[in-house]
This record gives sequence, C-alpha cells and structure tokens, in this order.
Amino acid sequence: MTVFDYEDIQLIPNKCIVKSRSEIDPSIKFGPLTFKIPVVPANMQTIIDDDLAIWLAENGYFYIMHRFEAENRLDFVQMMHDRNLFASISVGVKDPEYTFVDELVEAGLTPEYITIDVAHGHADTVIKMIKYIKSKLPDTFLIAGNVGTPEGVRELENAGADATKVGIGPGRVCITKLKTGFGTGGWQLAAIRLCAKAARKPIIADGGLRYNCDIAKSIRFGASMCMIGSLFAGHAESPGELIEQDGQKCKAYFGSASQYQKGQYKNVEGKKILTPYKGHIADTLQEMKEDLQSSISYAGGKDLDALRTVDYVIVKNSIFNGDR
Ligand SMILES: NC(=O)C1=CN([C@@H]2O[C@H](COP(=O)(O)OP(=O)(O)OC[C@H]3O[C@@H](n4cnc5c(N)ncnc54)[C@H](OP(=O)(O)O)[C@@H]3O)[C@@H](O)[C@H]2O)C=CC1
Ligand SMILES: Nc1nc2c(ncn2[C@@H]2O[C@H](COP(=O)(O)O)[C@@H](O)[C@H]2O)c(=O)[nH]1
Repeated sequence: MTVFDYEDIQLIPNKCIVKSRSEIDPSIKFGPLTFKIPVVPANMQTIIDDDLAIWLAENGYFYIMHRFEAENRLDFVQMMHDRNLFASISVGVKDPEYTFVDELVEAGLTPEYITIDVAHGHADTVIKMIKYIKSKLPDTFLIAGNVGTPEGVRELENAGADATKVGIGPGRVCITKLKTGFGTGGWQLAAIRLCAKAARKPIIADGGLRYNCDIAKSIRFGASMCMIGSLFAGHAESPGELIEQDGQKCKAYFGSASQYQKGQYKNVEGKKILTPYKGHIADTLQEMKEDLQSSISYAGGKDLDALRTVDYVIVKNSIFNGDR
C-alpha cells in the first residue's frame, strides 16, 4: 500500500481553459442541497455555535452543529426551520439519543442532515443507530463516522448511511494516535483514497487539513466534502473569549474528547491549544473559495470534477502531518 499525507502530494497542472478564475464554479451538491465550497467547519464546541450555524446556512455554506448541548437540539432544529434554513445536527449512540430521535419524530421535525459523531464509528452501536434513524426519519440525509478503513465505509453504507466521515486521529487537537497507537494520522490522505475507492456514496475527509490546498487534494483523492477544525478556530465568530497571550490575541481550540469538553480526565483523546485571532470567518471562507478556483484552473477545468482525475506526484517531505 502506498502511504502519503497532504504535504507529500503535489498536483500536476493541465492547460488552463478559463480567462479568469472567477469563471470557475467550486460548488458541491451534498445531500439535498448545493453549497458554495466543499467545506464544513468541524462539529466541535470551539468551532461552531447557533449564530455561526445561522450565518453559514444563510450564506450558502454547509454546517453541522455539535452535539454537546444535547438539550438544545430540538429547539435548534425548530429555530432553523422557522427561519427557512436547513437544520444539520449531530447525535451520539448512547441510549438517550434514541429518545431524542423519538422526540424529533413526535415534534414532526426532520432535520435535513444528521451526523452520527463518535470516535470509533466502525461499531455495532453506530450501525444500530443508523438503522434506527433511517427507520424513524427516512428523509434525513444521514452522515456516519468516523471510520478509517474501506470495511468501515462499506458497513456503514450498507446499514443505510448516506455519507461516511473518514479520519481517525489526524486532527490538530487529537492525541488518539499517541494514546492508542491507532489511526490515520500521518497518512490521512492515503486513507481518504482507500476509503473513496470502496465507497458507493459520498465521503467527508475529516481532520488533518492544514492549508487551503488540502481541500483540492482531498477532492483529488475522492472526498466530496472536507471537515475542518483548526483552520476555522480563532475567528471573531468562533465560540469562546478572546484571550491575550504574550501580547497576541488568541482563542482556545479544544478536542471533543479532551478534558475541557468532557469535564473530567477519563478516556481523554484530545487536547487544548490557543490559536491566533484570525479576523472574520467570511474572509477565510472567501480565500478558501478563491484558492479552490485557482486549483481548478491549474487542473484545467471549470468545476470540482477537473480535480478528481488530475495527475499527481508523491514528494515525501515528512511524516509529521503538519503538526510540527
Ligand atoms: N475523529 C477522531 O479521530 C476522534 C474524534 N473524537 C471526537 O470526540 C467526541 C467524543 O467521541 P466518543 O468518545 O466516541 O463519544 P461518546 O462519549 O459519546 O462515546 C461513544 C460510545 O462509544 C463507546 N466507545 C467504545 N470504544 C470507544 C472508543 N475507542 N472511543 C470512544 N468511544 C468508544 C463509548 O463508551 P466508553 O466511553 O465507556 O468507552 C460510548 O458508549 C466526538 O465528537 C468524536 O468525534 C474523539 C476521538 C477521536
Ligand atoms: N482524536 C481526536 N479527534 C478529535 C477530537 N476532537 C475533534 N477531533 C477530530 O478532529 C477534527 C478536526 O481536525 P483539524 O485537523 O481540522 O483540526 C474533527 O472534525 C474531529 O474529527 C479529539 O478530542 N480527539
């Protein structure tokens, strides 16, 4: 098996067919809706909150609300629908989550997207939840994860998932690789490739993207959508207070399996970092769009499809997955 990560790949240009990058359309149809770019901020408490979800939905971007204020989720779905916006929420696999699905059904609420969000998604608990949600809310577009193998992708798809999320341990605030020895950290892009070859439905590349070019590379190796945490942390709109450290404005970014999320040090597989303040998220998203348009122009096309078949070389740089 050929193993590589984002920083080991260079895409090879084709002849340009546009006069301006503004002619290029980097949008993606994902589930029932089409979004401006194939990017979604991670469903983590330091990355997304209600206000940002509303802004993203209003402005043509995909979002997935996190599941860590479980009691607010029903009202959140109702609130988004009252504003004629799509609702996209996360669930876990523990018993109360079945009751929550029942409550959605009783309230007559069908979120357009539900994501089953657990660390080790290749599990009977996840398969059972997929089948339950699909039986109760058949019209919801159901994303399940996380997995890191073709077998994981196939099993979740066969259970009824409409898309799978790939990435075990490549995240910026992840310590799964150090605590357990398992995962796709250091070869996440090769794992995307392996999983995409086996997939019959869309996959989301989750974690390990460190630069805007990694969006184009994820698409090249078979992703339909990229979930990103660290590049979205530290914005004006990011949840959390601005902190000053060594004269620099920062915001905290912590893992969903960190003690800061869990409130206790048990089965911890995440850490906290401070990220420099980055200004407004609209500017970051606009830059991602422009860079992706540029990538597509180098691929010799006018839309994301041009990236999917572009040639590449493996230029081994390091195994550090951008985390130096
Ligand atoms: N993408 C990634 O690499 C990772 C992501 N995360 C994120 O952290 C958050 C918490 O995830 P998670 O702990 O799964 O959620 P939960 O705390 O809801 O746990 C999910 C269930 O799976 C059980 N479980 C069995 N094996 C594992 C395992 N290896 N890791 C985790 N749970 C396991 C848990 O039981 P018990 O706790 O008793 O074992 C629990 O019943 C999620 O948002 C997830 O996306 C966390 C780690 C890795
Ligand atoms: N192993 C862990 N992974 C985590 C944790 N919290 C979130 N995550 C995953 O990271 C990505 C974001 O990655 P990034 O490289 O873009 O910052 C996120 O979507 C989750 O899949 C955690 O505590 N441990």
